[in-house]
Amino acid sequence: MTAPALAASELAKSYGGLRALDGVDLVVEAGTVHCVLGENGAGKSTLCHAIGGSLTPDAGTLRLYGEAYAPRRPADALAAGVAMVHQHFSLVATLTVGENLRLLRLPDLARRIARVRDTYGLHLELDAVVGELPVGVRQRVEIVKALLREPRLLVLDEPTGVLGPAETDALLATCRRIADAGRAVVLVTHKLGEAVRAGDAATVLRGGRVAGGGPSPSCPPNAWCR
Ligand SMILES: Nc1ncnc2c1ncn2[C@@H]1O[C@H](COP(=O)(O)OP(=O)(O)OP(=O)(O)O)[C@@H](O)[C@H]1O
Repeated sequence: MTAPALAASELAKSYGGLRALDGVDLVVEAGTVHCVLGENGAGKSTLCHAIGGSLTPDAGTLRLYGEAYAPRRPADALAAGVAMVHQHFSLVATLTVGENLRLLRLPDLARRIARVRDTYGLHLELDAVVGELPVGVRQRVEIVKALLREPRLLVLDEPTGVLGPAETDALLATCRRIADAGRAVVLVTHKLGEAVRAGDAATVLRGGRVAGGGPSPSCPPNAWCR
């Protein structure tokens, strides 16, 4: 049996007396879109930060493709093949798209950009100034930026929060293509409909705990909640 792309076990993180994550288990299979669902404050972003190395959990373990994975910094996650797209944009607004991508200092950048475009249908205007782009296009640049590193696991923290319906459809289709290319996608959302449309599986968080989940969001949503 192949090891899952990501397996979190008993993850815990408190801020003072508040348990943002309280014993969270999560299994994300390679080649799938796994939705993490929950209302505001459920712990979704905290979980993303733990996966991405921008916070260290108080307890619990992570495994990546079967190997122990304990990122202490975002650079550790990147080195292990985990890319994050957080809610807040990381691009420099005054620079062009191309200049932003060059800041990554990746070898063979032009070839990587062409591969991401051809594989996922993500076209970019490299000469456009980021600050002048609509938010949906900026989001696309963020996703391309993450994909240029050819990650094994891509985590998207509420990427559709800033998008309209057409842009959301495009983003969900992109997630599908990424999964079909054999990578794993964690898609955080608080919209059940998105999870039903886009997810191969879902985990529902409530108050820092897993409140439900299942392998197939096409089953009745209530089946996710135990
Ligand atoms: N740095 C922090 N310091 C103190 N409390 C925090 C911190 N970050 C998050 N929290 C609290 O932890 C809980 C979980 O927050 P988190 O951001 O992980 O939830 P979320 O599900 O991502 O919510 P949202 O959809 O609003 O982003 C919330 O009660 C939040 O107020």
